[in-house]
Amino acid sequence: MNAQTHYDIALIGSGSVNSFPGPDLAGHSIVQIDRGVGPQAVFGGTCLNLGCIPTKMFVRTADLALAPSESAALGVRERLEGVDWPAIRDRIFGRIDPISAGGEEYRASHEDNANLTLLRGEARFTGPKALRVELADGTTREITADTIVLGAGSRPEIPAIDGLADAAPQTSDTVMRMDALPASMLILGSGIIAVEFAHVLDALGVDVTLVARSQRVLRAADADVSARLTEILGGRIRLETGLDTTSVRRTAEGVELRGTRGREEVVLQAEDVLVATGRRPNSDRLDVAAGGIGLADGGRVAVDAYQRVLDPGGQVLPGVWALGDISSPDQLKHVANHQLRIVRHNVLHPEEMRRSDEMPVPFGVFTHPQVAWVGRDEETARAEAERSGREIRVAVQEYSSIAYGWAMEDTTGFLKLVVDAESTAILGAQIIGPEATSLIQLLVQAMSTGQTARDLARTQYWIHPAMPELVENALLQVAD
Ligand SMILES: Cc1cc2nc3c(=O)[nH]c(=O)nc-3n(C[C@H](O)[C@H](O)[C@H](O)COP(=O)(O)OP(=O)(O)OC[C@H]3O[C@@H](n4cnc5c(N)ncnc54)[C@H](O)[C@@H]3O)c2cc1C
Ligand SMILES: NC(=O)c1ccc[n+]([C@@H]2O[C@H](COP(=O)([O-])OP(=O)(O)OC[C@H]3O[C@@H](n4cnc5c(N)ncnc54)[C@H](O)[C@@H]3O)[C@@H](O)[C@H]2O)c1
Repeated sequence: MNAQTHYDIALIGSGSVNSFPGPDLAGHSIVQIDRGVGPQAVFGGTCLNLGCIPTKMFVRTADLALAPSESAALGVRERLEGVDWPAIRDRIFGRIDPISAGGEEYRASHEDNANLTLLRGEARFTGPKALRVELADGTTREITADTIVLGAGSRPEIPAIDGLADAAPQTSDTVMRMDALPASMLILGSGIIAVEFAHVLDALGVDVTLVARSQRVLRAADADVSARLTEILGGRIRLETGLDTTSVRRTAEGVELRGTRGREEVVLQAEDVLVATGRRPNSDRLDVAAGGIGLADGGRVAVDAYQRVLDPGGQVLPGVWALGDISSPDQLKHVANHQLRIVRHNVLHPEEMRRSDEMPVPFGVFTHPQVAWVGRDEETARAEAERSGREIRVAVQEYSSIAYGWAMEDTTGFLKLVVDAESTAILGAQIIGPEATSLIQLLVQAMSTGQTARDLARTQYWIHPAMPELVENALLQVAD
C-alpha cells in the first residue's frame, strides 16, 4: 500500500466539478479523482457523455424525422425515406468522444494543470477527509485533503423487479450506443428519460411501448400538462398505464415483461427493454458513512444551503462540500453548474458565503412536444393559497390562439400561468408545445429577478408575431 499523500483540495468526479480548477488556484495542490461514467468509464461526467448533450442531439434528429407526419397538415407532402442509425449515432459520438478525451488529456498533462494530479479510479472514504483510491491498474492510493468537493453524481437505478437485472436491460448509459436499432422497445418508467426516449425511438421507427405504473406520464409536471402529454404520446406509441411490472425475462426473441393491472395479468413482448425509473446518487460507491457524512432522502449526501456537507447529526463537516446529483433533489445540469459556482465561491471566500437556493429551478423536457416548467403547478399553488388565505389567478393560453401558433398549425400546446391575484407575483408557469424549453426562460427570468406579471407584460415591446406572444397574452390575462 502506498504512503498517504496530502493535498490542499480533493475533487471527486469529472462532471460539473471539473470546472473547479482554475488559474486562481495555481498555488494549491489539487487531486482530481474520477472513476468515469458508462460502460467505457469515460471522463467528463454524465451530461457530456451520457446525458443532456447526446440526448438532445438525438432529439433534434428525431424532430426532423417526424417532420413529414406534421407537414401534411400544412399541405406539404413529405416522405421519410430512411433512418441511418450508425450515421446518426456516429455524428453524435464523433463530436462528443473527442471532447471527453481532450478534456482528460488537458487535465492529465497540460501545463495549466501542473498543480493537479488526475487519478483515474474509484474513491472511497476510509475516515473523515481520508480516501482510498482504487486505480484502474489495481493499485491503490491513500489520500487526505483539507478541502474535499464531492461531485460524484448519480447512476441509473434498476428497480428490484424479478429477473430485470439478469435481463441486462438497456439504460440511458447504453441505449444511445446500440449497434442497431431494435424493431421494438419496451420502456419501463414514465418520467423525463422515458418520455424523451419514447419520442426519439418512435420517431426513428422503433415500435415503442411505454410501461407506466401511474395513469399519466411525466407526473412531475402540472396535472393538465401531464394529461395532455399522455394523450399526445398515446397517439404515437403504445401506452400501458396503471401497470405494475412483476417480472422481466430475456427470451429467444427478445424480452418478455409481465405485469398486473388490477386483477388482469398483462404480458408484453419486444426486442429490447429500456429502464428509465430514476437515478440513484453515488454516495454508496463513495462509502460516505466512513467519512462521517450524513444522508438525506434517496441516498443523497446531506448538505446545507451553502453546499456544506452535514454529518448524520445535521452538523456541518468543516471542509467537505457537495454539488450536483450526489446531493441535489433536482438532478439537473444547470443546478449542478450553479452549485459548482457556489461551492467554488464559498471555498475561496468563507467570510462571505453565498446560498445556492435563492432562485427557482426550471425544468425542460425535450420530448415532442416539449414541456417546461418553473415554480409551482396549479394544484400546489392552490393548496398553498388556501393555507395562507391569499388568492391566485390562473391564465391558460393556447398556442392556437396566437399568430405564430396558426403558422405552426399547433392544436395541442398551451401555457399555464399561476400568479398571486393581488400583486401579480409569478408563482409558476408550465408550457407544453413547440420551443417550450426556450419560452419558459422569459418567466424564469421574471421569477428570478422579482418581476411581476404586470411589470413583465407592460414594460417592454413584444415582437409580433413571434412565439413569445404566447407568454405576453397569458400575462395580459392576469395583469389588469
Ligand atoms: C439521459 C439523460 C439526459 C439528461 N438530460 C438533461 C437535460 O437535458 N438537462 C439537464 O439539466 N439535465 C439533464 N440530465 C441530468 C444531468 O446529466 C445531471 O444532472 C448532471 O450531469 C449531474 O452532474 P454531476 O456533476 O452531479 O454528476 P456527473 O456528471 O454524473 O459526474 C459524476 C462524476 O463522478 C465520478 N464518480 C462517481 N463515483 C465516483 C467515485 N466513487 N470515485 C471517483 N469518481 C466517481 C464519475 O466518473 C463522474 O465523472 C440528464 C441525465 C441523463 C441520464
Ligand atoms: N431534460 C432534462 O432535464 C432531463 C432529461 C433526462 C434526465 N434528467 C434527469 O435525470 C433524472 C432521472 O430521470 P428518470 O426519467 O430516470 O427519472 P424520473 O424521476 O424523471 O422518473 C422516474 C419514473 O420511473 C417511475 N418508476 C420508478 N420505479 C418504478 C418501477 N419499479 N416500475 C415502473 N416505474 C417506476 C416513476 O414513477 C417515474 O415516473 C431526472 O429526474 C432528471 O432530473 C433530466
